[in-house]
Amino acid sequence: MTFTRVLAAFRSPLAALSLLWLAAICLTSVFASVLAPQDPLAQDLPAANQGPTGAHLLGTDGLGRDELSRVMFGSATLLWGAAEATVIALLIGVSAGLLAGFSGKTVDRVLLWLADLSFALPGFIVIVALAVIYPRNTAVLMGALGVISAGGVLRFTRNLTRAVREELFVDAAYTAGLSRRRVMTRHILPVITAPLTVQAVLMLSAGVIVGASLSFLGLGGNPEKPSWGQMIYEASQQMTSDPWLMVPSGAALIFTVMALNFIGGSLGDLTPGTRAARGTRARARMRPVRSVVRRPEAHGVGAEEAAPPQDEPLLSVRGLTVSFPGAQDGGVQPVVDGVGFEVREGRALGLVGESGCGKSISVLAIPGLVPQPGAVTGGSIRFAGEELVGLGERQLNRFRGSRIGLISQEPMVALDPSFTVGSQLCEVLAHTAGVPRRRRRERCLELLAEAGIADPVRTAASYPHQLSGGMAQRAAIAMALAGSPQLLIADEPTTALDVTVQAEILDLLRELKEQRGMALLLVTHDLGVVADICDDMAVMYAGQVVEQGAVEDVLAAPLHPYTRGLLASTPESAAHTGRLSAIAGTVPQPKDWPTGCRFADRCPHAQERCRTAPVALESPVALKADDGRDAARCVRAVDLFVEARS
Ligand SMILES: Nc1ncnc2c1ncn2[C@@H]1O[C@H](COP(=O)(O)OP(=O)(O)OP(=O)(O)O)[C@@H](O)[C@H]1O
Repeated sequence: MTFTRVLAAFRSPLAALSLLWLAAICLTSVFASVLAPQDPLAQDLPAANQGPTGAHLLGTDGLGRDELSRVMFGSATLLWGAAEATVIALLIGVSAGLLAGFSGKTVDRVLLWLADLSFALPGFIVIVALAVIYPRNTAVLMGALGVISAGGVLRFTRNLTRAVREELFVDAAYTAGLSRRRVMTRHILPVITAPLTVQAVLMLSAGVIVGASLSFLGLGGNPEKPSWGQMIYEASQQMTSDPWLMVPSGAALIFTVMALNFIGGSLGDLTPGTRAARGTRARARMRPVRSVVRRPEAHGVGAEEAAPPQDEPLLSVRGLTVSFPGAQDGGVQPVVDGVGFEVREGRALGLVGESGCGKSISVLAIPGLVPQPGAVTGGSIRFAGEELVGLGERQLNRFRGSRIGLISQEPMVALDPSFTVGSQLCEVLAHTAGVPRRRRRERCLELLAEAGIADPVRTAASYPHQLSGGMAQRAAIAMALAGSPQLLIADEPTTALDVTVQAEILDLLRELKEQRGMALLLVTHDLGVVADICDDMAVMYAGQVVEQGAVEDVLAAPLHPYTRGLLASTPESAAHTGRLSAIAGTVPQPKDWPTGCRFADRCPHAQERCRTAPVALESPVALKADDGRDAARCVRAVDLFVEARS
């Protein structure tokens, strides 16, 4: 919420009036001794119970004390008491809420239980009971109110944090290698500050009411000092004989509470909320999670090595299994099942397949960003000779951004709407690439230019909403490049863009790969894109790789009926054959995966033996001499290969 936007909130007369009233009351509470026309305790019995006069603008009470002066002095106890309760509630509630929002299940549950406990407590009765032990001790009583109210703030902050945490710009910040603390202070706190401010104002209002009620009951406030609640009590004793007496303190209390509520409402209208809350499609919850698998030796993938062997690929994924909690029996359901592929330095691997095959989950597992509550439950991910499965967040941060960059299909939501592109890029440069302050701006403009942005200065000064989709994706690519990663993972980077921009972004990725010698792992539905950019490809179906090999080999003579089906359904193939075919049926859900070949139900070549036992991914021996690289998960691979070549 910028200052200009806050000002805009008070354009309506009611909100402006409320703000003026509150400012006046606050000033009076601080400078009452200077501003009040008379001593609030000075008695003038002959002038008792007068209505407004020239000498006493708001009249006098039963002891002839000036009502205006008493109202002015009376605001202090009430406002400062309410402020004390609010500050305590915010301090406890916000810190515990952030902790709950960021922690795992156990801490979250314990903190929510404590919050629920505070809700269950009859707050006012507890405070009244405390007043017996600490009679008229406003500091203690309002402090207790703060502690009791902290539960609400805790829950509110925790829910907000969880909602913001699911935004892609937060995931992007993690991917860029920013620490959890940094993400919290830089990306989460600013977003939740606005709704918390509204809460705080409404809590102040509630604090004023509770404070006044305590004084009314004779439980709070120093009887020697005027307070609104006490004045209302005294006025209530003379209600029938002298009704005017209720007006000064009653009106002051009502106007103050109304003003606070109006201000809270006006600020609330300005609060944008998270994009998730506004219903923008927040994609998968990509929160770093600790994989449940131990170091590789624990599941027999191989011992950790100090340095990669010379011929080891930059990225080697073996037997990767990712699971989510099962729907019924409390078990886990794999959604990625023993996936393996590799990416060599300077090469591009295309991961293709229909929606729901497990492409995104497989690549998100690499930098440890599997959406919760999913987890890596098997396999190995070796990057530059180091095993990533089983690493904690701090260790994974050494890879994110600086060695492994990630760009997603929704660039707009991958950028934090609260900051300019330049400021986000400089942040990544500072924290991931360690670029010194004086070099950051220059480097930021260089990166934007490298990402093909014609006017880097202007783009750096723009907020994400001021950019087109293509520009936002270029900015996101610049951010992914900031740490000079060895591997760039691009998860359907052009899906959300229109066709001409798609081609530009793909050209850019190809150029960057060639110029930087960077390895590229590209997730896509589009075989044309794979043919255009990639050197190697892996085809995924129902959580498994069903075929892999060099792009030209696979596309020239696919070994798996699924790859054939995908090829036949491309527009290029339709132009060639004169008809656009589609693969009948849909990808089965993980819970419905059959024992045998998972594609059998949609396969025109399926035989009985396809359905009886799992089919392995292997290079058909008969083809080794001819095409040793390709591997397919099909019992008829050789027949199909021969058929395709004939
Ligand atoms: N948060 C989640 N909770 C439970 N299951 C999930 C979750 N995210 C993904 N899945 C499941 O994992 C499987 C693989 O999803 P994934 O997003 O990796 O597929 P994809 O091939 O990348 O599809 P798309 O191209 O649509 O992104 C799907 O069956 C999906 O239902």
